[in-house]
Amino acid sequence: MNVSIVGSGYVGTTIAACLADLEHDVVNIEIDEDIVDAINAGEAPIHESGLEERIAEHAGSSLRATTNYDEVRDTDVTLLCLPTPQSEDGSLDLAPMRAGSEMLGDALADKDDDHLVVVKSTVLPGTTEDVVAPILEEHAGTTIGDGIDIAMNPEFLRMGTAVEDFLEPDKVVLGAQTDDATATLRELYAPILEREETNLVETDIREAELIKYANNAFLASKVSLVNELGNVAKEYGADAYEVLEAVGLDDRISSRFMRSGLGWGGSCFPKDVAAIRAGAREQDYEPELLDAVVGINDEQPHRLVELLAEHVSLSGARIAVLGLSFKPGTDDIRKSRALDVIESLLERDASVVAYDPVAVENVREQYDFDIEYADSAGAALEGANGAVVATDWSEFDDLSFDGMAQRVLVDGRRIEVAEDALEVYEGLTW
Ligand SMILES: NC(=O)c1ccc[n+]([C@@H]2O[C@H](COP(=O)([O-])OP(=O)(O)OC[C@H]3O[C@@H](n4cnc5c(N)ncnc54)[C@H](O)[C@@H]3O)[C@@H](O)[C@H]2O)c1
Ligand SMILES: O=c1ccn([C@@H]2O[C@H](COP(=O)(O)OP(=O)(O)O[C@H]3O[C@H](CO)[C@@H](O)[C@H](O)[C@H]3O)[C@@H](O)[C@H]2O)c(=O)[nH]1
Repeated sequence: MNVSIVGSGYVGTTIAACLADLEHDVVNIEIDEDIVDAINAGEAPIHESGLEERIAEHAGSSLRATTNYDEVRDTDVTLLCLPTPQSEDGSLDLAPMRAGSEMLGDALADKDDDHLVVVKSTVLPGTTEDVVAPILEEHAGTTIGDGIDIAMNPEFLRMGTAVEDFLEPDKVVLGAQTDDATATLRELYAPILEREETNLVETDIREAELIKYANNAFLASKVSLVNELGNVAKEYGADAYEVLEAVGLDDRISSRFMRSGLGWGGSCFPKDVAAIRAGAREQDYEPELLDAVVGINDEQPHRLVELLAEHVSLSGARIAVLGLSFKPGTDDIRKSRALDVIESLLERDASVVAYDPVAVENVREQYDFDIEYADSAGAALEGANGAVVATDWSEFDDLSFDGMAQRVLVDGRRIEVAEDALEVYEGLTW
């Protein structure tokens, strides 16, 4: 199929490369020329396992990128992978969705044959039908059902394992109003749907939109619950990991998403939980549990710094922060817990030296922290009076602490540590 993807960020780029892999002909429509140039040069604009080689293989043949929306006319289906950020008040900011839908509608005004527009971005119930569809109708000069059809197909991939998650998902959710739209999406995802492990959910648009938020709200709540239990375990001098490993043996609970520590960050959980809370309030429902889920999450970085302060006098101390990305396997630093840890350390007049295998450049560009950056974990630890682990990169397993001035490590992520090599080793929840 000929597929256009509007927005070529973490999701749009990954999906484009994967759909090219599935033998579709794909064009990315993106306003950032650097991203367009990177894809056309066969390079990945982001760090994601398995992406670089796929882009290198398909660029110039079945995968290309452009800033020109007119190219959507040569495609059968457009996937909207535009950002849906959080406004200052926590609500969903639909400005990029509106702008992209306007440009897409303008381009489709001159298209003769049928076209399916699929919202893949995470949007609150009603957005596809009440916001995107009317804009498309106005700008394309037609009505939905008359040449243009619309569907909602949320995406569940995770950063760090995005390619694998997209190609081997637990489920594919198709929200559509017509059989034609569903049939087109089934064809688009045929090789993925043929897998025995892929569950296919066909539903209405509104349910598809809400499934995505419910999914993320559930997972974020699970991690916050695990963190609350972890904090309680720490007070009792018990190891939360041992406790929750046993709890996870109950099929109804499952052992996944049971890692307690610094909490959840990233581009999705924080903004999606904020959006569903704001949306619920708009519907006159007080989401008290989700409020608490965020409250617990916000506290974890401070708890980590407090724990460190029990062993190191922070003012003037040199503190190594290991890990900057919001999770391992990605250079994405959006709402990374490491950033809260750094802010909290700086507030207490510590001198921070940070290291991350891939995310240093992003932090340098986006934050003007008065901190040092090291080229390796070993270099960050050299001369440090204390260290914290903010991201569980596997290269932090079995670190050497020989160069530290004070061998104190507070671990927010439960890495593999030779505790004997340290004077003090404290886990945040164990
Ligand atoms: N990142 C994830 O892990 C993930 C997973 C599932 C779903 N989602 C959802 O997918 C959507 C996209 O997320 P993302 O992380 O890829 O965002 P992103 O910010 O990384 O990428 C969005 C891209 O869209 C481009 N863009 C903005 N306005 C545009 C326009 N008018 N026309 C063309 N391009 C435009 C931006 O330049 C950017 O490259 C969001 O709704 C997000 O919630 C994200
Ligand atoms: O047991 C756990 C699991 C995760 N996390 C943290 O939770 C955050 C999110 O992790 P993860 O869900 O693996 O990464 P994301 O890429 O943010 O993926 C989530 O958000 C995406 C965007 O909506 C969805 O598509 C995915 O299904 C959903 O898992 C990270 O900070 C992790 O460190 C924990 O603290 N403990």
